[in-house]
Amino acid sequence: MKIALLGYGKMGKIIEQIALDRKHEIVLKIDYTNLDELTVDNLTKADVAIEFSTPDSVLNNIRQCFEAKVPIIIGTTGWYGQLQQIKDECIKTNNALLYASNFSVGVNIFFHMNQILAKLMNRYPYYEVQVEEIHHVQKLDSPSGTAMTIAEGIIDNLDSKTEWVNVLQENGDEPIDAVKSNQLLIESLRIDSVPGTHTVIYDSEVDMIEFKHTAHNRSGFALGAVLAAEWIQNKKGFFTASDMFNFDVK
Ligand SMILES: NC(=O)C1=CN([C@@H]2O[C@H](COP(=O)(O)OP(=O)(O)OC[C@H]3O[C@@H](n4cnc5c(N)ncnc54)[C@H](O)[C@@H]3O)[C@@H](O)[C@H]2O)C=CC1
Ligand SMILES: O=C(O)C1=N[C@H](C(=O)O)C[C@H](O)C1
Repeated sequence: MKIALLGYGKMGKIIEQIALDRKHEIVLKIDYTNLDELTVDNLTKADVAIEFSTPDSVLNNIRQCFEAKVPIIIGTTGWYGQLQQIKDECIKTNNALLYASNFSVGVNIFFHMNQILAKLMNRYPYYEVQVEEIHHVQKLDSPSGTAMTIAEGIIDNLDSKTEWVNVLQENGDEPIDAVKSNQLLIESLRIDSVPGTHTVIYDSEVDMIEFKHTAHNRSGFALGAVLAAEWIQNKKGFFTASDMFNFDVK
């Protein structure tokens, strides 16, 4: 497969290595130094584009891929307010797009279990739930896309929560004002070079349940993105990671 890498930072470089190991070819690499090379002509040389750039760049990059009719895999977070608009454009133009807030197998298993746990916790209303995410200090967006997906999984399944609110404690400073009982708190911390840690906490007066995923490095995210690029070949439509992973245990 011929791959265009849109974004060649921490993730782009690991994706390149994994793609080469899996016998793919990198035909285009874009970062902030060569944006003039991101043209429809250059994109059409690729079978697929893998996009890990910045929240400010991603929408333009998606539209360039739509114009070039190149399937696109999106790892970039911080743009989900535009998701419905991009979905409509993807379908209208008969393109192929797969996005995921987190491409690692472990986190996608976590997403699945998080929904089951939230449904179960309806029976035990004396537990208060919150989500905590920890990432490296270079991260541009908060809350993390992964934390948003976790929060949506809880809100969809736990009757007491209808919306999430976010607090970013960059320096471990003061927490938060009052959180309403229908609101799910997502606490974001930025510490050193942490690749990504997410915890769902159910706390009561007598005990605490902590459900946690810790990324040891970025390789799991990168492998998932390459698997998605392989998966989307010959498909049209708007997809997310759950279309690719199958966690049906029956
Ligand atoms: N979905 C997932 O599994 C994961 C998602 N991410 C997300 O991926 C994104 C990138 O993460 P990192 O690689 O850690 O960031 P990074 O800051 O190391 O790399 C970003 C890259 O984008 C480039 N860039 C800037 N403007 C661009 C443009 N207009 N077009 C193309 N490239 C451009 C920069 O030069 C840089 O090479 C972030 O939004 C992050 O949250 C990160 C890890 C996993
Ligand atoms: O910026 C990161 O590094 C990561 N971003 C994604 C997110 O926002 O959830 C995925 C992963 O946690 C790493």
